[in-house]
Order: sequence, then C-alpha cells, then structure tokens
Amino acid sequence: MNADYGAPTALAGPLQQRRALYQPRLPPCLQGATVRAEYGEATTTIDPAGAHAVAQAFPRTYGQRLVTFLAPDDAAGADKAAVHERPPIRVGVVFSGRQSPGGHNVVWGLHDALRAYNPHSVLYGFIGGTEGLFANKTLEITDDVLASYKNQGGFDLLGRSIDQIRSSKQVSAAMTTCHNLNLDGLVIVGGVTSNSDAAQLAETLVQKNCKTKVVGVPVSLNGDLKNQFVETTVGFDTVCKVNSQLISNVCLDAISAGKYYYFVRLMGRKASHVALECALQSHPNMLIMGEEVALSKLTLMEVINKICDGVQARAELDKYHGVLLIPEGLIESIPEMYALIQEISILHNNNVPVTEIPTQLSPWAAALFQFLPPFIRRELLLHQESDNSAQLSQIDTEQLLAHLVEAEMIKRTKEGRYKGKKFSSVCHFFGYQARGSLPSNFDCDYAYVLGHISLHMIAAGLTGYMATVANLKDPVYKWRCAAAPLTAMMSVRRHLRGPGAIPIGKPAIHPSPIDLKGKAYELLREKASSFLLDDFYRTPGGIQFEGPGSDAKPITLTIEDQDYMGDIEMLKLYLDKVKTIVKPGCSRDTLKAAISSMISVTHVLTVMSHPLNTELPLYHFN
Ligand SMILES: O=P(O)(O)OC[C@H]1O[C@](O)(CO)[C@@H](O)[C@@H]1O
Repeated sequence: MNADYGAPTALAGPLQQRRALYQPRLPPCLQGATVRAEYGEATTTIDPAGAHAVAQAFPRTYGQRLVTFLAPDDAAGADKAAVHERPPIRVGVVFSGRQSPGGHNVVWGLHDALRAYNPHSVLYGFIGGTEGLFANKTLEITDDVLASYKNQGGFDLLGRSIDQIRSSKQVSAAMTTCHNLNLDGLVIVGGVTSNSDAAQLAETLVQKNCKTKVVGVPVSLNGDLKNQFVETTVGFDTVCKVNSQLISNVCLDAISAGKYYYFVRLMGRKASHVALECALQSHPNMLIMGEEVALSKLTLMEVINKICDGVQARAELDKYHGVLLIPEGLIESIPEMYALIQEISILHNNNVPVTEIPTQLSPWAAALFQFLPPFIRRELLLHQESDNSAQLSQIDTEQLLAHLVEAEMIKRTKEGRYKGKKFSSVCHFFGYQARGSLPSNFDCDYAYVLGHISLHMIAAGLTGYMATVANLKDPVYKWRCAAAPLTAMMSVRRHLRGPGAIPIGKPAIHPSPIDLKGKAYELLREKASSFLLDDFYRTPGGIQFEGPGSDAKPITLTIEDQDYMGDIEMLKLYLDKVKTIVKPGCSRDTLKAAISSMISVTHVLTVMSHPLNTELPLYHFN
C-alpha cells in the first residue's frame, strides 16, 4: 500500500492547478452552516412485493421517513447561533466503490461543511479504502491535505481496495474502528454494492447500540444506481464525456480511411447506461444494448447476425468502415452466455479449482465453452467480483464479437450472400482511460454538494440513508437536497419461473437497467437507422471546464424530464442555431439533420411542428 496517501503534492500541470481553483457551487439551502430538516412520509421500498423481506432483514432501519434539507427559516440568525451550541462532529469517510471522477470532492464538501458547522469537528479518511477502515488506518483531512486533490480525478487522496463491508468479520472490524475513533458518522462512497453494504452496516450498528451513523453517497461511473430518489451517480457525466470524445475520434478515423470496423466495449457493468449516453453524444453506427438483447432473448449467433446484417447493408452503400458500441456487460445479457457464467460461478462458490471447472460443466455448457475462442474461455474462468458476478472488465467481449462477425462475413462471402469487398476489425476497451479523468464541472458540483449533505444527515442523526439531490438537470441554485433511506431503494431478486415468483438472495440495492420505455431509448430508436447508414458522426470534443459547454449535462439525465412541447427556451435555442447553419428554403431533411446534429436531445419532429414555432417552417419549404 502506498504510504504517501494524502501527502501534499504539487500539481504538475497548469490545467490541474487551474482546476484546483474551481469553487464548486452550492444550492441556497447549503450556503449556511446549518440546514432545516423537513421530515416527509415514511417509506416502504421500490419493490412492493419484496417489502416484507426488506422489513425483516432491516428491522431497525426499514420504513424511515424521507428527509428534505431546506435553508433555516432565519438563515442569518441560525448561522449566528453560537458555534458551541453545535457540538463538534467526528466523521470518517471511506472510498468503498471503484474510483469515479469527482470522488475527491465528496471529501472536500464534507470537510468544508464540518468546519462551517463547528471548526473543532474532525474528519478522518480511511487509507486504502475498506481495508483501511477494518484496520483503522486513517489520515486526518485538513485544508493542506485537500489542497492538491480539489476537483482532481482518481481516488488517490486515500486509495481504495475491495468494495465489500459484508462478512461478519468485516462488519465487526468496521464497528470496532467506529468505536475506537468515537465516530459520530461514517460516510461510505460507492455504487450499488457499497450502498447495500452501507445499509447492512447501519442496521448492525443500530442493533449493537453503536452511536455511529452510516451515510451512503452515490458515486459510480456506471450510472446504474438510479431510482426514484437518485437521478444519477457522481462520475457518470465525466466518463461519458471522455468516452464520447474517444468514440467520435474513432468515428472520424473510420470514415477517413474507410477500411476498419471499430468494436468498442465500454465500462459500466451490466447495465448499458454509459453505452447509451455515449451513443447519443457521438452517433456511432451501431449500439448493441444488453437490455434489448436480454428482452428479446437474442442468442450469441443472433447478435452476430444482427451486426453482420448492418455490415452488409453498409456495404451496399459501398461503406466498409463503421463503429459499433457494446456495454461491457453485454456478455451476461446473452441468455446462453449468462447460463454458462452462472454455472462457472456456482463451481467457483463450491471452491472447485479453476482448472477443473471446465470438466464439471453440464454437457450443453461444456459444448458452448468449447465453442468459444481460448482467450474468452480463460477470461470466463477468472475469479469473481465481490458481488459474485463475473469480472466483466476482463472479458474481451468486443474481441469475441469481432472474431465471430469476421467468420460469419467470410461464410456469407463464400455463399455469395455478401458481395462486399472486405471486412476488417479493430477492437478497443474504453474504461480505465476515462475513469481517471479530471471531473466535469457537473461532477465537481454534484460531489461537493453530496459531501455537504452527508454532514447535515449525520448532524440530524440519520443512519441508513443516502445523500441525494433532485432537479440535477437544472442549474445548481435549483437543486433540491434530501436524504432517502437505503432500504427504500432495495429489491429482492426472484425466480420468475415456476409457481409464483420466489424471492432469492438478500434484499439489496440492485443496478437499474435502461428503461426501454424511456425517452432516451426512444430517441436512440428514432435515430438507429440513420446512425447505421448515414455516418452522421457527432464530435462532442473534450470536456469543457470554462465557457460555453462547461455546464453541459448528460443527455440521458436531461431528456427524461424534458417537456419539449412546452419548452420555449429550448425552441429559441434551436432557432438561433439552425439559422447559423442552414439557409431558408433548404429541404426538410437538411433541416432535420441540422437540428439533430446540434444537440442530441432533440425530438426533431416535435420541435419542427411545434405550434409556437412560427419561424422554422420558412426553413423547410422544399
Ligand atoms: O478496476 P477493476 O477491478 O478492473 O474494476 C472494473 C470494474 O469497475 C467499474 O469500472 C466500476 O464499477 C466497472 O465498470 C468495471 O467492471
């Protein structure tokens, strides 16, 4: 473990230095030292059929009320109230989940809020993540320690290890640390797994009369911690922006030489949130979404045929290049691959040595395993993640697809079905490159705000809650700060076959898949055939930290809430921009293309036929 965590380091480059000067914004309710907590309704869970199981598993923390944070009635008075009336608070913070851009700002926000609340408060960071928590290895967070980590990427202020506080040994080690440090609060930073563990730890601490309050903060590049309380996670925006830039570079490379198909796999685990957002930002030719594959129960060969049909359709236009996106979890969405992975997982759990796993598979799984290229076989056998899922980042699904597509194209050529000249592929996995990026302004602000909320949750004595912010699509001054019970986000997995749905496994916060009835998916469907054939590539460019574009938000975050029919501001924006790129009298198709090339979140036809739109018709007379 690196002994230098938190050691003040000089920021090497001018951009890093300038970013360290960025002051994240706060909504009005967080601008004073205290807040007013307003208690709402008692909660159940987002999974009504699983509510009983959740209530049984979390007898002391289930059903807590929603809490909204508002500015105190008399903000000036409340802040003037003698600091000694607010006892100093002792808090620990741990990076539990994988690194995600913006994570450092949670610590910074928490630190600033603690100091404003009472300057004698103390914040400890656990060195090396959960292992530091178990071993009570701390670093006291001070202004000096934070100086070179403000608005910077990575989790290197403290580091991380495993995203697990689950076994009774781990839970009891965490409790001992909380007790020894006399912590009032413990802030756990991470995604679905870490926040499920936070809920369990909170419940245990209440049951054992430990005073430490446990608070979760939604930080994960995957964007899959999403539900009625959580709009997005810290890091998703940055990672999508960086990946979209890389994808659009690859698109331009592809069209320039016209000879390669790029198969790009994107980090984000099983749900396709990152892949969908990047597709809407960069307009690649194809996106194979895990949720679609799972819904239609497409087999591996059906997925391959779908891609080959696309390649063939493009060859008819004399196009021999293209860009295909896939989420890293696609492999688990293909039914027969999922079943194979499940068999391997059971054998792992039964401690069968890796070398013997292939010999103990069922006959059909063994046959599928043998059919796969050796590199995939080796990767499928890797040890599992802490949540017992396959190590998706290590499975080169893009190479598997490229390999099978190539074989199928050769076959189609021999059969005379493909008259194209050639097919060549190049594979990429975009993940780690983006995960360490400097965070966008959105992620800097969001994380800093969540850090502040965490302090107010602890001060209010809340435990087993997650810090949340609503209205994220709006400017920061309109953000609404709240706390939602972790149990309210839980569901219980079920066997859907057989008589009734049988609950399996412990209640947990599960990753949310893409909503196939949502507006973002609908937009992608609308554009799919144009993306496939028109090479309508969009270049979003690098993350902007200042000036126009620096406040851009994820398309998938903003679109779900947009009411285009009524959005006059949006319409005006389109009008102004359209006028700069097309001339009156251009064809309707040119106009459509111009609108959708500017901002992907358009419902182009809706905008064009909007009753308030008196000017656009002039532009599509032809
Ligand atoms: O750093 P590691 O262990 O390869 O983690 C990779 C995993 O972490 C994530 O980046 C975040 O959960 C996943 O998208 C990915 O599968």
